[in-house]
Amino acid sequence: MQHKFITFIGGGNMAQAIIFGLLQQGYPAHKLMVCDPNPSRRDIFAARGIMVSDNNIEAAIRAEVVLLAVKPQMMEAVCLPLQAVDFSHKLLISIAAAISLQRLHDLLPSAANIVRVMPNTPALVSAGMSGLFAAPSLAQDLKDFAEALLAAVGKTCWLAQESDMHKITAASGSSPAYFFAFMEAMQLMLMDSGIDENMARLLVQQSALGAAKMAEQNPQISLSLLRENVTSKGGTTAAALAVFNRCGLDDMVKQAMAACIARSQEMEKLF
Ligand SMILES: NC(=O)C1=CN([C@@H]2O[C@H](COP(=O)(O)OP(=O)(O)OC[C@H]3O[C@@H](n4cnc5c(N)ncnc54)[C@H](OP(=O)(O)O)[C@@H]3O)[C@@H](O)[C@H]2O)C=CC1
Ligand SMILES: O=C(O)[C@@H]1CCC=N1
Repeated sequence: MQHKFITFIGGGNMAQAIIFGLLQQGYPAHKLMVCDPNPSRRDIFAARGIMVSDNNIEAAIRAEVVLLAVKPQMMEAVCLPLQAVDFSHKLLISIAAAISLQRLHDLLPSAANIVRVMPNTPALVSAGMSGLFAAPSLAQDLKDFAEALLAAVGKTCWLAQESDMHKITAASGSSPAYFFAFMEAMQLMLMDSGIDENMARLLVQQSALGAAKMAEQNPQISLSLLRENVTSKGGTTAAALAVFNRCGLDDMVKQAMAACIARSQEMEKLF
């Protein structure tokens, strides 16, 4: 992939996951810059040979690609001073949840080339999942660059319509947290039953990893069949799954994802 000069505005959790993932894939540190007001955040990137700054305007001016990685509620305060920068020949990538293309155009009127991305933190270990959206008028080479950037740290998909970004947020951006919560609950139960914390974690994380790998490596087998293959009639798994069914797991997951989508839609109006 091309190695354009990228300035990240915001050096928090998600920026770190993408940047460290990119470094692992050989993206040159001297082509990356991170702007964050927090010195301890800047130190994390400087330690990896990445240029750091607390001056968003200067850092944006020197970039070919500016990647906005601040919280949605900070977006307006961050963008208004950036209006001093001419974005007309730069690629602007926003990973912020719920901030629409129209809102980005309003906040940075000189930005002609914008891609919205919804990534997730497994980018850190090259196992990210990102949804991308851009206006149909965006030049193909810029779309290709944005896709290659995220493809370097995981898998990607382009959305046909921007409104689907809310669903992508529920499906990938937020979803690692659902799986962590599930693993936490399993670990807790094991610890309550007397299993040592580290062993409980190993048992849970290795089983989660194995299940995800089996799903990935057997695309021709439905998730239902993968589940059934574990479930002996009248056996132990069936006993566990019966509890999930009784407690309404499907409905709970549906409600949780719907809440995520609703919050994203609400935040789109707020910020
Ligand atoms: N975390 C995730 O899993 C995902 C996050 N996202 C999106 O990524 C974006 C960032 O999220 P996340 O990394 O979790 O958030 P963080 O709070 O971890 O990171 C945001 C960073 O921006 C810094 N910041 C605050 N003000 C400025 C400023 N004026 N200029 C530059 N940097 C500033 C913050 O510093 P300080 O803390 O000192 O305020 C913080 O270090 C959000 O919009 C979120 O929706 C998308 C997908 C997944
Ligand atoms: O929780 C959030 O709002 C962000 C967006 C997706 C993941 N984290």
